[in-house]
Amino acid sequence: MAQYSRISGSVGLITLKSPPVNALSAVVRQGIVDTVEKALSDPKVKSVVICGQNGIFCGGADIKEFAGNMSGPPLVPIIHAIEAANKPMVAAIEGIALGGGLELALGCHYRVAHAKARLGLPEVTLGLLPAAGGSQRLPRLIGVPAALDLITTGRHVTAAEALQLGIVDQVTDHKTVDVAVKLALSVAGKPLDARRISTYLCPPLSALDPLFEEVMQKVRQRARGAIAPIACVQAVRAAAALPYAQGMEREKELMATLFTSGQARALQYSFFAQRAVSKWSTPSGARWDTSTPRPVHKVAVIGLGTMGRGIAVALAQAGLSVVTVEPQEKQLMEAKQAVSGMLERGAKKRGVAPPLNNITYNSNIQAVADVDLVIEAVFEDMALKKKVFQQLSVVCKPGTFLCTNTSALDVDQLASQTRTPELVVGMHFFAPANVMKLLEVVYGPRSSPQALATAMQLGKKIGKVSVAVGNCRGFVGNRMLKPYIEQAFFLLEEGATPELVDRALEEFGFSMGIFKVSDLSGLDVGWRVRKGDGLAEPRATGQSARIREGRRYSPLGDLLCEQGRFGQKTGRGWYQYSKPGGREPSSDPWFHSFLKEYRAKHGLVPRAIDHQEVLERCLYALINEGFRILEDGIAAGPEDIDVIYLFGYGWPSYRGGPMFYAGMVGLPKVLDRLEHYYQAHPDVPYLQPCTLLRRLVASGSPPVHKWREVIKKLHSQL
Ligand SMILES: CC/C=C\CC(=O)SCCNC(=O)CCNC(=O)[C@H](O)C(C)(C)COP(=O)(O)OP(=O)(O)OC[C@H]1O[C@@H](n2cnc3c(N)ncnc32)[C@H](O)[C@@H]1OP(=O)(O)O
Repeated sequence: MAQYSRISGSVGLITLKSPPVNALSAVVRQGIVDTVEKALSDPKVKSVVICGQNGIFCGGADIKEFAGNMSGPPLVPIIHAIEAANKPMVAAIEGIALGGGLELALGCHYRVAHAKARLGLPEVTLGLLPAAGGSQRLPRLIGVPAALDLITTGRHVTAAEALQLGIVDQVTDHKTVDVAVKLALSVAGKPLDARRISTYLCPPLSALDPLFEEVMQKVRQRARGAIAPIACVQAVRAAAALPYAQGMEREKELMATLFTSGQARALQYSFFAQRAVSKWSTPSGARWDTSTPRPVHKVAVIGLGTMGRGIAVALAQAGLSVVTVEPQEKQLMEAKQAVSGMLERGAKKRGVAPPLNNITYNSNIQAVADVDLVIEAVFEDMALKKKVFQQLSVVCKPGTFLCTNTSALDVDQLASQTRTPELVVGMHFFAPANVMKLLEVVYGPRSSPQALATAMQLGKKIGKVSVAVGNCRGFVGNRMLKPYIEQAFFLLEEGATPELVDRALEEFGFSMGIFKVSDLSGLDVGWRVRKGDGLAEPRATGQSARIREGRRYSPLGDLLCEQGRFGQKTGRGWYQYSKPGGREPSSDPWFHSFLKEYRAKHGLVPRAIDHQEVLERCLYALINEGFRILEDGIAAGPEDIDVIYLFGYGWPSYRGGPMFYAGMVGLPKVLDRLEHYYQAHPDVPYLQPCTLLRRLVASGSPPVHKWREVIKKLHSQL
């Protein structure tokens, strides 16, 4: 709703009231229509201030409404009426003015912002464009280049930057509404024509066409298949080229295409999925709202390899006190230098002082005696990690949470090395840990709700999107990756090339195909794991070389490793590079003839494989494992899996994550294709459709937000 009052004798005050962010729901829009009418028809009112309750101006359109039939008055005519008003309208911006919220403010004649406010047009992140006049007014106000930057990235700006750009007229440290009322009193009765942004021409620019071409090219590259950023450029171009009314028509037209697109649905799903994962629950009944985290001020990081360094940086940047331990003096000194460099570069980017003093460097594990929480990040070796946990159990003060950064190992085995298994959880960071947003927080069967809640809270504090997951080999992300990689290997055996597989995946929207990723992260990583599992041992030639434990196995990755081809670091892998450490992959004739010989040796007759088969085999196998994870209760819901893939594995955001994507493709189709491929490859268990997928299809393939009900039923029957 919107509340109306008259203050200081002649100022009408309209307050948006719709917690938590005063989104422009149908009720709020109707409230604005009613209160604006009241203010304009009251002869005692000479000017009007619009603000939001609880220190928040407005978070934009109510995103929840997009999924249903929109009702209530539309926003565009409301903003037109405000701009056309014959009394000065002043926006008092506290907290945030985002999307429709900023568009509402741009319809006002004046804007005052609190110094701590943030403003932006983030519609592009929801698969939309600012279609309440934002794409037409912003370039007229601040010029085409700055508007393009804000609208195509959706980034928020501070009040100071907004002032510098000319988005707001005034920034204040005092009570924003008081300052806005003062301004409203001072401008009452003054002419308004020059304050109506829709009447402006965009500030002139020479070479407008080349500018748009250059921007479009950049945006296309960055968007990798996303349609909203392209539409944003087209809308701003209309602002630059057309009169306002025609520009608005173009804005409407472009929005209509975006609004009904699958991409917008996916991005809006992902917005709510991100928020849903913070409301975690476990099969044993622990929940986010009944578990109290303990405050964490001092954290230890054990092991200063690549992961440990990134974790230490992320913690220090969030203002935590960090105690690092690396037993070898030489490695410790090298790490100190590297970490300091990372902190300095990060601080320079943010324009702050580097938090160098937040970190201490130690070679003795006794240094962690008084920390609140430890993150073990030593080499991925169970025996070594067990030893560290035994030591921690002795050294740490009672009550210290003990976390491991393992990416796949059994968290419960580590917990059993300590006297306090209830205080042990996994905190699986993704490399580079100071950059990547994802954190899998892994609870074992004995982890206490408080330990889980504390790790989740710490994740949030350091800016991570944290997802609580159960304990199993590879947890959620890496467990699903296994069938995906396996299919890619099989496709090579059957006739595909790394180039073909990668192209198909990149056209789907991944920034890098699986073989390029493998070269980047190092083929030896998977080789070590397979060797540990007793899989990667050289076998006899013939069929037995391609069967392990009764299932199909491809030794291709092992064979490359035996040749010392570890990927980028050795200059050779699935591709070749100009030198060891080179970054630019190019097709490798050696690999192609090796593959040819390999196929001949194993009696494999290559066949033509198209992009569709690559996508279906790789992605549906991954999705099938996602369903198994839900079936096993390792992830609480599809949102958890999707958020993990969006933030940790480069899944294209406009496809909403693998489980949402399965729903978009249609669960019956996914089931049908898996059945087809399983029939063709009965020695590949990952292709066998799992029970939950069958159950969902049998229940009429409900939309993704209804899957939890089917999962619950399935669990109750097991
Ligand atoms: C013609 C079309 C016109 C206009 C188009 C638009 O305006 S599209 C919408 C543009 N606005 C946005 O994209 C803002 C989205 N929201 C955010 O970025 C953040 O929520 C925000 C506002 C910066 C606040 O962040 P914070 O971390 O403080 O809180 P959180 O994100 O957890 O949000 C709190 C709850 O508010 C719900 N919510 C936020 N924004 C909206 C919204 N625009 N519509 C509906 N609901 C919104 C969010 O889901 C959280 O709900 P909860 O139930 O507590 O999980």
